[in-house]
Amino acid sequence: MVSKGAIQVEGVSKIYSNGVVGLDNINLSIKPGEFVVVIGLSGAGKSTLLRALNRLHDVTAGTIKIDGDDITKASGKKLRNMRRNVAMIFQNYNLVKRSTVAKNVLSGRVGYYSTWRSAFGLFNKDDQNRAAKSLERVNLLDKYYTRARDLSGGQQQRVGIARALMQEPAVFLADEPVSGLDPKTTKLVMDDLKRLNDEDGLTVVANLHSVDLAMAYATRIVGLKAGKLVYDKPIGEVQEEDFTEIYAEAGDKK
Ligand SMILES: Nc1ncnc2c1ncn2[C@@H]1O[C@H](COP(=O)(O)OP(=O)(O)OP(=O)(O)O)[C@@H](O)[C@H]1O
Repeated sequence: MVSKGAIQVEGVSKIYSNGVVGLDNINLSIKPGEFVVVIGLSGAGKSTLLRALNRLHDVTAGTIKIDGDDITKASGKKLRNMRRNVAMIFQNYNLVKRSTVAKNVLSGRVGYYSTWRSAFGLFNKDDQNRAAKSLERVNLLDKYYTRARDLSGGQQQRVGIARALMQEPAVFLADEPVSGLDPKTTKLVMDDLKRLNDEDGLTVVANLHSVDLAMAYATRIVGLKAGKLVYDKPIGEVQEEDFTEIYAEAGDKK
């Protein structure tokens, strides 16, 4: 089996149109199957990094290769194909609340359909079966016909995971996937991510605010501060005191 899901970030900077530096010369190499947690203060650039990895926004400089292909330069069909490979879940779940769980999950498949077919919701039987399987993997098959708005936050996030799985991705990005969830629900969502990482070998890159969660789930922790990569260690080498520096404000005394 060829391992997929390698990410190579080289010299990546992102300067927003208002002049704010989101990322400052990031170099990062992630191997297939790693579970990387990105930590840092609010505004450090965590979301900016994730959004660059699937080209939700463009970078100002540098290259980002996914399995050797540069996503920052890709366009048209090539970009579409690359994006299928990089799934993402969001802090606010991004579901269509009035639609059923099934429709939300099926929408994860649009990258495989022509625009008009997906616009009319003409998903084939294989994909309907695939949607059921994806929901089964997050233990929500019984919610197939439920409207998304009638689910709890944790359930909505797990529908988000099932939807992302429909892409059959090699890379799974999670942008603060558990903020606002209670500890028990947080564990369910994080366990789902860990299971996909273990069973499917998906490369996971997750932004988290909790150091405890990072320690519990990551195989590697990366720290950002003011757009710079200031920390990068495999979990076995991480020391609790390392976090003091990552979370120190600019004006803090050492
Ligand atoms: N669309 C935008 N336009 C201008 N500046 C932005 C934009 N998005 C983010 N920024 C700025 O870029 C910097 C990095 O933001 P980013 O959202 O990546 O940080 P973060 O580490 O994810 O923070 P949080 O933990 O609060 O989500 C911040 O200074 C932020 O204000």
